Amino acid sequence: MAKTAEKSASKSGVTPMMAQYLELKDKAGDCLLFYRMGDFFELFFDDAKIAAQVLDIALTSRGVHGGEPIPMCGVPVHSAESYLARLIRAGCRVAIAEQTETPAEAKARGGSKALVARDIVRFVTAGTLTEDTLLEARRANVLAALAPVRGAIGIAAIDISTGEMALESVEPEALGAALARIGAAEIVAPEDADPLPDDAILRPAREFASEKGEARLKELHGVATLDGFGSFDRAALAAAGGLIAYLDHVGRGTLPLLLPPRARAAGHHLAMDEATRSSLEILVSSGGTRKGSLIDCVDRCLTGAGARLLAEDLSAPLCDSGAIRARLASVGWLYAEPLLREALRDKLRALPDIGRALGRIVAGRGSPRDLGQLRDGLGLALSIRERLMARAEVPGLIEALLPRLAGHGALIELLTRALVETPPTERSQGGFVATGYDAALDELREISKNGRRAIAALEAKYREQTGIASLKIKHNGVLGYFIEVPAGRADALMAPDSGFTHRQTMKGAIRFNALALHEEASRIAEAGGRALAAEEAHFEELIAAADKAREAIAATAQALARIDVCASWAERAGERAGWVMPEIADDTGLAIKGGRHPVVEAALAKDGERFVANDCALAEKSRLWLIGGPNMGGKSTFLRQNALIVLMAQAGGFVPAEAAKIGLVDRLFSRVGASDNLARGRSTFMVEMVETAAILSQASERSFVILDEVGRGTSTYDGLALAWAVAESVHTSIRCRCLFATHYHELSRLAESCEALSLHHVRAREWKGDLVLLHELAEGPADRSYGLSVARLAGLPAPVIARAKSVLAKLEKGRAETGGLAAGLGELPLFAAAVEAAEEQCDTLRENLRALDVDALSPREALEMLYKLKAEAGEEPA
Ligand SMILES: Nc1ncnc2c1ncn2[C@@H]1O[C@H](COP(=O)(O)OP(=O)(O)OP(=O)(O)O)[C@@H](O)[C@H]1O
Repeated sequence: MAKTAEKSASKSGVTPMMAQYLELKDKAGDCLLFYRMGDFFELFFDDAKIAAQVLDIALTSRGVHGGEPIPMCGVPVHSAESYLARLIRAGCRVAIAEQTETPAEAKARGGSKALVARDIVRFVTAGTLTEDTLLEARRANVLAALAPVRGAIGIAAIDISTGEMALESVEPEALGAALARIGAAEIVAPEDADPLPDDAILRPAREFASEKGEARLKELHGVATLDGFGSFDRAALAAAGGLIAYLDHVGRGTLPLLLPPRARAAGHHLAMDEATRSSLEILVSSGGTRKGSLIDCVDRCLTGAGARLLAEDLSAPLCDSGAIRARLASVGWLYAEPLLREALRDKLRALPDIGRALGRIVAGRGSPRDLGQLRDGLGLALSIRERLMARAEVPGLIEALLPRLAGHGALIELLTRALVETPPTERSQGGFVATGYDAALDELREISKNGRRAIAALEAKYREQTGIASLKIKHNGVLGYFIEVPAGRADALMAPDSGFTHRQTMKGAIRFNALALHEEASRIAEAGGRALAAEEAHFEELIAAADKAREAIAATAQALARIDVCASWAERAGERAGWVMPEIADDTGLAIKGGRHPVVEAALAKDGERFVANDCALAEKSRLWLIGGPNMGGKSTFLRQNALIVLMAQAGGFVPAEAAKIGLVDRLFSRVGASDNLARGRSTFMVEMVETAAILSQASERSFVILDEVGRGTSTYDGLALAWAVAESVHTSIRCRCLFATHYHELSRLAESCEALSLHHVRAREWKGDLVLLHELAEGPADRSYGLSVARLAGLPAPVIARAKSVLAKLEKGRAETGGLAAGLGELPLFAAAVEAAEEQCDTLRENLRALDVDALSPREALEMLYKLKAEAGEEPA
């Protein structure tokens, strides 16, 4: 690198350093280039401008290029991580160019003016982080690769901090929902991909080849076939190929930890689209933070890995009743055994994040501290296992995890012997290998210790010899050991035969050396150097030992996370009475007694208020509930709480209800509240309709749909008409379970024609002119609207309310006279009847056409027949 830069520099007239920089910048592409110069990473040109702005650091300039000063800024190497974290969070990617030789090596290679060789050693991107300081402990950090192959889109997703990798392939329409579930920090895709998510990083298409992907996976895991891991189609393998190629690129050939891939099959998980996820505020609240979300309310995990697994469970609840029941049985067991739970949680509390420590170790960025974490974590796993094994009966799921908690005896023993109790993160200073592990190392340390003692003795001797009481022997990185005396007392030492040699004159102090000190210092330095080398060699051995057990360690980490999640659900349920284990059924019912919204309930409890529990009972014969009632009455809350209860139950958790029996749901849809998506150029109404269209086209009989005020984003007539047709379609064509909140009283007439639709309302009362919202669900249609009362409650000025009242009186008079908005809807055939009528008409047309003998018709007869058919189809002849 240095040589080519020097050559090209001499040709183009730029300095060799700048030529080297430009060459590296070219390799870095659109990543910011961190260019190592001594103790700093420097950034130049536009990179400097971006970094200075994001990091709020000074932008200066250095030298000129093309006649212009070169903008520059820099960050100290020792604190680079915190700057990197901020840049990554701001959406930047960074290429790190390190010095790949020492200045001495450069000098030996190319003379005194030779430029130190540099190369990009790593790319730091949002999806490829492993450092503790750059990651959030409780959130997975996922990198995803997409590969469209023959009508399907392969998705490979990996959390490289733990090496967990999953492959799947989806229909193009389901891509958005899958990406919303995965929540990747970074997505890579082939440059010719279509469709392409915004912000995807484009890579050469050839990297996304399924054969290559398959071959790499086989090679990485040393297997002849991938069948043992699951079945993967071409698209999924192509995505895996693209993912691994990208990891090769960003790691510059050093691959991070990659565990055997899991196959994620469609249909195994409760499907939810992006709109449903965000409206249910599962992992992030509407404010964009974790606070106020479902996970924030239920997460009692004590480890980062547990919290990450819980997030995964909530993002992808199960559809397999056996697997759900297995999780529930474990939660139920820990719920019923508070003492055991507390004992386990005590251990979990102390558990380090061994999955991530392993990730760093395998990625070549491990530290002595990471090894210490493995030692402690694997030791705790063993003691958790012992605690569980002491029980006569352990639920199946946990029992199956037990073997994974053991099997590390030799590694724990090795790490325990080899490491000090609290090993440092920095290994270059040594001091992490325990005394007694290596006799030769102990001896070297002894030499250093004796040497330091000898130096202390020398100091006393020199004081006595010179009569200078303030004489000191000091040490620094440049001079090593030296003798320091105040300037005013230095004369005697300056004499040629004093036995001291002058080294440095400081303000107020003079520094000297002496033969005995020099000899002692050399002995210390040599022993120190050899000790460091010995520690380094031990470090490499220990890292290799851990690396060898990578899959078993990862399995232990995952087992501990599952135990943490089960204990977390049990703990959460134990905090407040009224959480139960849901019953999972195979029918299409939904029976929730005394259900509550966990987040709203917790928020109300903080203010000392009580949440009003409500029942929900959907079944084949009553599968659509139409819910009316005043604004602020609790309709949306009721809708969401039932969706959340389904989601929590299928994730394997307890639910906030007195009892819950849940017929497995295959897809959950929530259209709650309207919001503009101006960024995508969609108005409130458009968003509402797009989401409703998705529900109507994707929901099945096993789905659960909550619809909140469909149609409110447009004119009253259009809105009512759409709401009417949507409700009918859900009831008659889709036949799924549905809660439908609406302000249109007119919709209650649907009950006359839809046998499985029932009417409900949230209760309110007016008391002494004030509206009292009871938040209580009752049967039957809402008796009236309370819009004006709510408006008054909200503080709308009295004259405006009064005026609204008189307008309302007029409108209601008109309604009474004309039969209202829904007048005439009585004659409207049912949704299915309307479709059938249209189909019937088509059939008579088809019959007539079939009966026609075209060859026997004269041109005139043919023309007449055409007119006739057209008239039959409902259009007048022209
Ligand atoms: N069951 C309940 N118990 C106690 N308070 C509740 C309950 N349900 C809702 N609330 C309170 O009422 C507020 C309004 O509820 P929600 O948004 O569900 O009403 P809404 O009927 O959907 O209103 P709108 O028709 O205006 O959308 C909530 O923020 C909550 O504070």
